Amino acid sequence: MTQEVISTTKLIDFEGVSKTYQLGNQKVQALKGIDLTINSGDFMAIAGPSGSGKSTLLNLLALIDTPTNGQITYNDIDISTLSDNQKTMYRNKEIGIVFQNYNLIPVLDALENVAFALQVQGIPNHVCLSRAEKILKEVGLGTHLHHRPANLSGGQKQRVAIARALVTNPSVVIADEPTAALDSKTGMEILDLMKELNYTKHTTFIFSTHDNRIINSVQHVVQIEDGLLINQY
Ligand SMILES: Nc1ncnc2c1ncn2[C@@H]1O[C@H](COP(=O)(O)OP(=O)(O)OP(=O)(O)O)[C@@H](O)[C@H]1O
Repeated sequence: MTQEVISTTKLIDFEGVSKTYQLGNQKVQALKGIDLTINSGDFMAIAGPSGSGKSTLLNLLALIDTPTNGQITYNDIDISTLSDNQKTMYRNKEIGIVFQNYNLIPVLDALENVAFALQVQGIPNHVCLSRAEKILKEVGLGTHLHHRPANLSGGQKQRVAIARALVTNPSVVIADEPTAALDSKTGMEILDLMKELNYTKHTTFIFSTHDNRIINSVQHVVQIEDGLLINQY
């Protein structure tokens, strides 16, 4: 059983963050003035009904999208002051992203998929491969290094995706419904794996979920509804 990390240092701050999408000649207000602080080492879920704004919030947290209004700071850096290139560099270095449908490259095996996240940073190939192998062993896939995604189960693919997100040693991992495509037993195993990595590596984990079992076993929950933060505990 892993213990929880007590988080204290402020990592991410949202101040009055709104996001409005333009849909034809209609405006969709997906987020309406979100104030949120996330501490380093946190293990938290963003919960809310379909269409409440969870993915929009995760895309802003992952620096994939920019807010319409408000300020986002990471380690006291105001993200709006960064150029697109600086933002990409910051994201590659500090943020690991886990997608619901894994987003693995089908023609690459598990080792190559994970190593790829380092190769794009220009790190020498032998270093990429040895770091990828180490993290795959840590997520329990030491015997599946040379399996391609088609030859892995859903839970194993998600482990590869988590290894790929962690291999760059980011300060935060952001995951959009990381257990949604998995049966409930495998989903809980993935949750336990993320908890263990949060504890051993002190990586901050932020994920969206609909799953009550997950909501009941995280450190913090942020509930959003209709683009508003309605509760956090
Ligand atoms: N690119 C877009 N263009 C226009 N409207 C969008 C876009 N993306 C999201 N929306 C709208 O913004 C609102 C919030 O969507 P979002 O995907 O963030 O919700 P969600 O809570 O993640 O939903 P789900 O749980 O179903 O994935 C919804 O009304 C959605 O239709």
